[in-house]
Amino acid sequence: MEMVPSTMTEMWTTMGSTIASFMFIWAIIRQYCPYELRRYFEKYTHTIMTYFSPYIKISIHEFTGDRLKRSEAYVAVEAYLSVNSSKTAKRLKAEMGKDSNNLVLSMDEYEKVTDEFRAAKVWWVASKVVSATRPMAYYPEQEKRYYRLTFHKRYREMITGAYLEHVVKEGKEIKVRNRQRKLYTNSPGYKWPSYKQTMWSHIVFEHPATFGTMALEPDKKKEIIEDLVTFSESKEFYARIGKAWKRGYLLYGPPGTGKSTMIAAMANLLNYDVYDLELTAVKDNTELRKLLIETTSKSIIVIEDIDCSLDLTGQRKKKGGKAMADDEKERKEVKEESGNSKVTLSGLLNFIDGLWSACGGERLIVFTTNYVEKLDPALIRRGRMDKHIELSYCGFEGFKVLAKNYLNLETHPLFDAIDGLMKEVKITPADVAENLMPKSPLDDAEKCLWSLIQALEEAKEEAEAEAAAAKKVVEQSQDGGGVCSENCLAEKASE
Ligand SMILES: Nc1ncnc2c1ncn2[C@@H]1O[C@H](COP(=O)(O)OP(=O)(O)OP(=O)(O)O)[C@@H](O)[C@H]1O
Repeated sequence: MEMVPSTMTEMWTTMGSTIASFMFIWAIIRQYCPYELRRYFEKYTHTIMTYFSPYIKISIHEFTGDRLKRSEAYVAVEAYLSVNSSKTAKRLKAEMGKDSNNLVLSMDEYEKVTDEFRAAKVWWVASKVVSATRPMAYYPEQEKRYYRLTFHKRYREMITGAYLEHVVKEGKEIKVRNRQRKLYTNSPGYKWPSYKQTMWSHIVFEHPATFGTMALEPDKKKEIIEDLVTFSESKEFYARIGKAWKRGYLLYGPPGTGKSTMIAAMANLLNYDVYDLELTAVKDNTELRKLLIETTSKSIIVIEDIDCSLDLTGQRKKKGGKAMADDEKERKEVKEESGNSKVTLSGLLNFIDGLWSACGGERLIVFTTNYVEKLDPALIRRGRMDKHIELSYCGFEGFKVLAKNYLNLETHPLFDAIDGLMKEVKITPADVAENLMPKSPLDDAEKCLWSLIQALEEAKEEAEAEAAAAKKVVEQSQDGGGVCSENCLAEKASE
């Protein structure tokens, strides 16, 4: 039956005037009803509605309490939903994933997705609160992101127990699978960050070094790999003995023996991030602690050339005359290099094993140095630097690894000559590698091996000449009847 036009008009008029009256009354209430009374009214309306609603809501915020670190639960939920939401959500965000060749999807803001667990249905919403207050005028608005989980109250026990446990566990696993490993650095002159910015800047970590490609004696290599793997699998052990889950490595040896290469190999073996800490750019101990708090677990914190970073020299034997002057000069240079940094030895010791160092867990702290004897014994004692690894000159076994890497050679008639020369002269793996590198497309393996033999022979001649000069100095000093100290002999020989 067709509706009479006048009835329709009447209906619209009635509805219009009802809405207008309602808005008028609401405007009057807003104007004359005190703010406290309104808030009271809203609060109780909300409580009454919640009381009758059969649904429970749980919020998981990105930053909690201290605001220094993203909440682990939030990060895990984000990862969990990145996989589960990509099947159902209509609005997704895409980010570059592991190895820069796949995109990782996650649900966009205000998007809602449904999940099912043991026949119970739950809903997740990604949301945020934008606060108008800013800590400083030039800082952006603060956005507080959170996920809200909604479910029926009859599943309360199962969802707050088994389901959330399942979400966090799976989320963490997804995070490890998808994460691009990163190389972080604390850049010098970095401005003091707001609470959301981090003190570290990073790039994707793509160093190809592995223990397989490292020139190292096989036994030593095996021992280091076993030590690292045991550490990474010892979460329960560390918890049981009441120790923070971290381990210190001191890598020492002459330049070019593979200290940096080994750090990359460690990171690749354990799938850890690397934090390359430039100590000279750290203003003071407080800043050092903040940097530490911002590091994540499954990471290696590296301080390279620790002897040059700070004036951390230990107690030295009393030296006289020139040696003392040299020491002073060296300390001055170190101070100049470390700029305005006020990080102290005790600050650094605190960094390694103070209370804050326990946050995060599953971390390696690696120091490298060319001069282990210069370091304060307190800094490198066992318990702080648990494992001391000496990286030294290249032996024949190491050479064979490099020959396989660079020339794809496992054996060659020239190997014997190289073996013989390597027993007589010291050469670093970096120098061996440099000689084995083809210099032009026409260079074949044999030419590279000859280049190495030539370098070894030159080094041998140099060593012989130095030894002859030293011998001459000794003879001269004996003829002259003078007593010459070890330092004085070395000086004269180098002259
Ligand atoms: N043990 C090694 N195995 C394989 N390659 C090596 C090794 N040692 C050095 N190299 C090669 O030499 C180069 C320099 O090595 P690396 O930077 O690791 O030495 P380092 O000991 O850290 O030196 P420095 O003390 O000067 O920082 C590397 O790029 C690598 O190619």
